[in-house]
Amino acid sequence: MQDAVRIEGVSKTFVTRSGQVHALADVSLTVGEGEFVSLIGPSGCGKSTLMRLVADLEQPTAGTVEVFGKTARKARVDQDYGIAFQQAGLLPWRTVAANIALPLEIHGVGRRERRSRVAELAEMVGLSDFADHHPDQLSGGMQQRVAIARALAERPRLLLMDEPFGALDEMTRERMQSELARITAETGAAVVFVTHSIPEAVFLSDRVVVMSPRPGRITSVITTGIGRDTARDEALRESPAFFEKVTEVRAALHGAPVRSPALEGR
Ligand SMILES: Nc1ncnc2c1ncn2[C@@H]1O[C@H](COP(=O)(O)OP(=O)(O)OP(=O)(O)O)[C@@H](O)[C@H]1O
Repeated sequence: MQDAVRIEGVSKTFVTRSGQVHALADVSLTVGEGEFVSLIGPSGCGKSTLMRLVADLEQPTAGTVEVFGKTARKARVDQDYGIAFQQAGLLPWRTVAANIALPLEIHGVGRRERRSRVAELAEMVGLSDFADHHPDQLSGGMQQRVAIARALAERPRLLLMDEPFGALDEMTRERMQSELARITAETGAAVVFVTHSIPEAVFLSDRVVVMSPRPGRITSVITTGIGRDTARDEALRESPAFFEKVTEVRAALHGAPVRSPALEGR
């Protein structure tokens, strides 16, 4: 089996007008094929930066990033993954179906194949009845589901998701989590998922990666055992095994060493 993502000894320093910002320091992380890994940590600890390095939207100052054994650049060019970020990023003038079809269109997939794939995806995210609607006719949760369908259009073996449910109310958010768990189980895609929510990270993940305040480092990696030992269903949210893991992640998060503000930016 080939790893989906391999990050080795990665550091990232931004040079700004007011000096250097050490966003990440010596981060190493491997995400296996089909594995769901969440990144959690205080605001500004470099979660989005790490994601952007994997997506080749930033270059590391030191270290290497590989996606399915390729450089991050090659994987981006080959479109080896789907991306869903906090803002759904839909094109307002296109219908739901046309938004989902966009990556297929760009890659020259024929009309007939496109149509059947879009129908399949719309059904997968429960939006078959809304295929002809425009984004402004949908709720935030529905828009996010369109974004997920679009990210899945080309059957990527990897999804990069940066706080995709951050803007949703709690009920919609839990529903979306269940749907994402079902979809990834169905497709076998690996996922790297950034969140601020401990229960969300525990519910979805095989492993939860806890990061320290800036410069971001990995301070703990917690294996949930969920999905393997327990199904990701509504009963899980009430189960002792779930609470146990939530407590473990919370302790790891709060136990992360806090740097004094005087050291910030060094
Ligand atoms: N392009 C940039 N130029 C300068 N500094 C940047 C740039 N991008 C990020 N940073 C800085 O790097 C640090 C990490 O930012 P990043 O957005 O990765 O954190 P995060 O953990 O995703 O935060 P949040 O949880 O608030 O979304 C922050 O101090 C941020 O200000």
